[in-house]
Amino acid sequence: MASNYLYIFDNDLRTSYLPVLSQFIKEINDSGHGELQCAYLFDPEDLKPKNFQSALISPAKLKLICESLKELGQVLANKGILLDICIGNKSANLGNLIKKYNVTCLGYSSPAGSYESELYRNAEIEGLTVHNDFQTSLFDKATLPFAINDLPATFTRFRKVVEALPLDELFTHYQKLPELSHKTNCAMQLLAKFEASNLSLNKTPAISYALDTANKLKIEFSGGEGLAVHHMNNYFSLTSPSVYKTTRNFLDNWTASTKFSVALCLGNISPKQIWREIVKYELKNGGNESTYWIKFELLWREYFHWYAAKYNEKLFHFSGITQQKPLSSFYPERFRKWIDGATPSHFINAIMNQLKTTGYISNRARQLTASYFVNELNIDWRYGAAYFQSQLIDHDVASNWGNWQYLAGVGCDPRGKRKFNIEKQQNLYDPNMSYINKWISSATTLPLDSVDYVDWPIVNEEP
Ligand SMILES: Cc1cc2nc3c(=O)[nH]c(=O)nc-3n(C[C@H](O)[C@H](O)[C@H](O)COP(=O)(O)OP(=O)(O)OC[C@H]3O[C@@H](n4cnc5c(N)ncnc54)[C@H](O)[C@@H]3O)c2cc1C
Repeated sequence: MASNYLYIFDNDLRTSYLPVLSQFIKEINDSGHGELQCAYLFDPEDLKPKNFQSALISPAKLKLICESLKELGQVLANKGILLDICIGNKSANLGNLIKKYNVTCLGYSSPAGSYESELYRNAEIEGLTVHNDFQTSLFDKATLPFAINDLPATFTRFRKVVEALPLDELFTHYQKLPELSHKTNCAMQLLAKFEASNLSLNKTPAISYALDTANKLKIEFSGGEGLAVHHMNNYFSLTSPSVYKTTRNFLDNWTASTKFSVALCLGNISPKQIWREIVKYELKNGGNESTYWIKFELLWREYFHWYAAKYNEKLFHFSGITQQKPLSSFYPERFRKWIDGATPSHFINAIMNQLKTTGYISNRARQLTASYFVNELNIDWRYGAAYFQSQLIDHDVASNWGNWQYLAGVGCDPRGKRKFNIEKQQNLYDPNMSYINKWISSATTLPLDSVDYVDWPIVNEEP
């Protein structure tokens, strides 16, 4: 009996470095028969505020997803493969697709987050042959040197284990998607079907509203595999990788850091592709501490990926992966002032304004505003993480929630809570206040609280 294959795209919106989809094509080519469909599932409910008062996805990230899908659908149609975009409840849509295409083999990239994995736990996929693997990380099932539950307790221990392996060899094999040897569908018809499903995406009111909102922002990134590869090649044609370690903490400078996080979270590129380019750059220009440090940061991303896969729901627990609840609470007024850039700190306000306006802030800016949230505002860290999730153009569940836990002292940091001295950091990274002046928030800077701890109004005693 011929097999009917269904591949679900998610945060792997590209056509190279996709072993699961490549395997499906190989099986069809080897057997000489079988049908292949691809789909992308999107639930507009994810645009509405949910847990901790925040949405699961930002309008800015949605815009980049739409751009990525547009390119992907066209490239796949030319390869004889349909990309069907399904809007609505993901579990129901997956069930419908399985019936519609009489699917016998289901494939997808294994998600690290527990919410994302739920889809495949809930969907009625019994009786199907399921093929999945980790396609958004450096390691996959076959190369990961330990069982997920044996992930080392700290990043340093993890790094030492993996750096003992021949990483440059492991991650540098180029993986191109094979061509279907017998194309049963005409590219033009597939393109027309894809365009129709893409149109329904844009016509969904919640989605078009979010896209309108995104168009009003100052987004410096675009989605799509082609542009992502172009950006990566361009970065490695500069001298920036050789000074990365000395510039990566700058607050607002395009080439100071790689800006790969956006393409990585959409899956427009695989971290393996980046690793491969670093190795090529090192061979050509010589490696140094900075080129090593890009790999070092990719290993942080990798660590948080497996950390999310290991700890599942604990990624969102108040006490994180520790047994101890932090001594913080939820203060709605402080939370609102942090979001609006109306705290007593101009520096923090500027960061929050940049985040709201562009969907992107540097790593140091993320650390500072998260530290302020946890240490000065004393708010439950999960509200901060959820707000980042609803705004960041590069939101990645493992990196975001893992970093927040780390800063809040409930994650993988053996040293406990991290507190940055905001004034000192401002003097270090914005001594002439150019960043503050650029991103200064229009909101009025206000005292943190308008009532005291017994709910009495705090009177401003100044004349
Ligand atoms: C509170 C907080 C929340 C964060 N949320 C996210 C998020 O949602 N998505 C996300 O991709 N990164 C997140 N990060 C990590 C980091 O800030 C961003 O990856 C980085 O700023 C993106 O810019 P870049 O690509 O130029 O990074 P570069 O400095 O050029 O780093 C290269 C790559 O290494 C990885 N990387 C760098 N730093 C980290 C880190 N601390 N943790 C994990 N991976 C890292 C990223 O994939 C990045 O693209 C967060 C950090 C903090 C402190």
